[in-house]
Amino acid sequence: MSNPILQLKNAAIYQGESLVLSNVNIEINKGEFVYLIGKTGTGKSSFMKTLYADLPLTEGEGQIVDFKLHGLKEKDIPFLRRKLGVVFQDFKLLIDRTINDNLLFVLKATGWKDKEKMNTRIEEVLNKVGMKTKGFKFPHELSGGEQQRVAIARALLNNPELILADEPTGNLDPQTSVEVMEVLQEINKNGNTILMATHDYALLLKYPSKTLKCDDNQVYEVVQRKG
Ligand SMILES: Nc1ncnc2c1ncn2[C@@H]1O[C@H](COP(=O)(O)OP(=O)(O)OP(=O)(O)O)[C@@H](O)[C@H]1O
Repeated sequence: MSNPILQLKNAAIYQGESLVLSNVNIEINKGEFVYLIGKTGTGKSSFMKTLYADLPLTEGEGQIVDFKLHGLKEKDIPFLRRKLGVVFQDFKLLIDRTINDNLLFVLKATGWKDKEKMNTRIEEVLNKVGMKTKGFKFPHELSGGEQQRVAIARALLNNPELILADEPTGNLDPQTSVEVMEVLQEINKNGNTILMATHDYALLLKYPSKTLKCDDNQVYEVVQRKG
C-alpha cells in the first residue's frame, strides 16, 4: 500500500518570475530511495529548494511530511525543516568548531537541552556514518568524503522523516562518492526515505532505484533499463 511522504499535484516551480518546472505530479513513499536527475539548469536544485521551503510553492499543491507546501507560513518553516534532513554538495559545516560542536550547535538550535542526551545522540549519528572517532577534529582536518559523512550525520540528528540530498557526491572523487553512497544506502535500509539529486550516472548504474528526471520544464519518472 502506498504511503506518500511527499506528494506534488499540478505544481509549478518558479525562480522569481521564471517558470522552471510545470505540471509536476510526483509521489514518494516512505522507505523509498529516489534519484532526481537531469542536465545542469533543468531545475533539480529549484525542485529541492521548494521541498525545504527555500522557494515558495505558489502554484499547485504540495504535501511533505505532514506539511502543506502551498500557503506554508514563514513561522512553520523551521518545524518543517526539523522533519527533513538536508545534505548539500558543499557540506556546509561550520569551520570554526569541531565536528562534535557542529552537531551540538544543531541540537541546541532545535531545542535539545540535556547535555548527556545530546552527547549520546551525537555519538549515535557519528557511529552511523563511521565517524565515531573523529568528533574532536575540525572540518579542515577531514577529507571531503569524511566531511560529507559528517554532514549526513548532522542531517540524521533529529530522526528526519525524509532526507533531501542535493548533489551530495558532486565534490567527491568516484571512489569517495561510492563510500558516501554506501552510507546513504545503509541509512535507507534502516528505514530512512531519501531523495537524492545527482548527475552521477555511475552511481545510478551501481545502485539502481526509482528515478525522477527533470527535462524540458517537466519532472517525470524514468524506467531504468536492466542489464
Ligand atoms: N537564484 C536564482 N534566481 C534566478 N534564477 C535562478 C536562480 N537559481 C537558479 N535559477 C535558474 O533556474 C533554472 C534551474 O536552475 P537549478 O539550479 O534549479 O538547476 P539544476 O538542475 O539544479 O542545475 P545544476 O545541476 O547546475 O545544479 C536555471 O535556468 C537557473 O538559471
